[in-house]
Amino acid sequence: MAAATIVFDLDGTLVDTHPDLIGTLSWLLEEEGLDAIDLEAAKKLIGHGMRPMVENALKLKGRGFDKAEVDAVFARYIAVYETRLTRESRPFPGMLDALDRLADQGMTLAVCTNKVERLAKKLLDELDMSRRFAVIAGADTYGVRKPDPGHLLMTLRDAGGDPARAVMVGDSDTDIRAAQGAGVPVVAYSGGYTAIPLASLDPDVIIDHYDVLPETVGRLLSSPKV
Ligand SMILES: O=C(O)COP(=O)(O)O
Ligand SMILES: [Mg+2]
Repeated sequence: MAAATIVFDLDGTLVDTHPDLIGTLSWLLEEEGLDAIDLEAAKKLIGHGMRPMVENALKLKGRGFDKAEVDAVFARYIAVYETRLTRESRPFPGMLDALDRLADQGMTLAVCTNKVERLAKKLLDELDMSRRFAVIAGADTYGVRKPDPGHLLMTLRDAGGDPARAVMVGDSDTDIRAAQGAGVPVVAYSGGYTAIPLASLDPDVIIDHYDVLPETVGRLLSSPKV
C-alpha cells in the first residue's frame, strides 16, 4: 500500500502565528491613525492569506482604500512582518511530537498554506521545521489557493502522494472546503483561528489537542470514505 501523506495548514494549525501576524497588524493600524482591533476579531481574519487579512482589517475600521493604497499599506505590513515572523510564534502544544510520530510511521508530511510560499518557508526555517516536510506550498505556488481543492491536490502530487491515502489537517473553512472538494478526509483543530464554528463545516473529526492526532489520522486512513 502507498505511504500515506498528511498535509498541514500553517497559520493556526502547525504554528500559533497570531501574536506576530496581529502584532504587526496592530502596529499598522496605529501607523494609519486607526483604532486598535480586538484580538478575537483579528484572529478571525487569518486563514485566507495576509492581504485579505490586512484589507478586511482596514474595512472593519471603516477606512475605504483604493487598490493602490491597499498595495502600499500591504507592502509596509509585509516588510515589518518579515522581520518578526517568529518573534513570538511557536508550534502548537503537542505538534512536534505528533509530527515525529507520524514520520516514524513512514508517513510523508507536507504543508499547504495561504501564506505566500517564501514567507511560509522562511517561518518554518526559523523554527527548524522545514526539513520535516516534503513540500511547502503557498498561496502563490500554483496560482490557486485554498479553498480551491487544486491547491491541496497539487501539493499532494508534488509530495508524491495519493488523495486516496491522504489526510488534511487544518483550522479554518478554507482547509475544510479544500479537503472536501478534493475528497480527502480532514481533521479540524479547535485551537486555531476559524471565523466559522468548525462543527458547521462538517470536518471528519474535530480535535482539541495534537496528542490524539496520530491515532485520529490512523483511524481516518483505515476507514476510507464511501
Ligand atoms: O491567512 C494566512 O496568512 C494563511 O493562512 P493558513 O496558513 O491558515 O492557510
Ligand atoms: Mg489556518
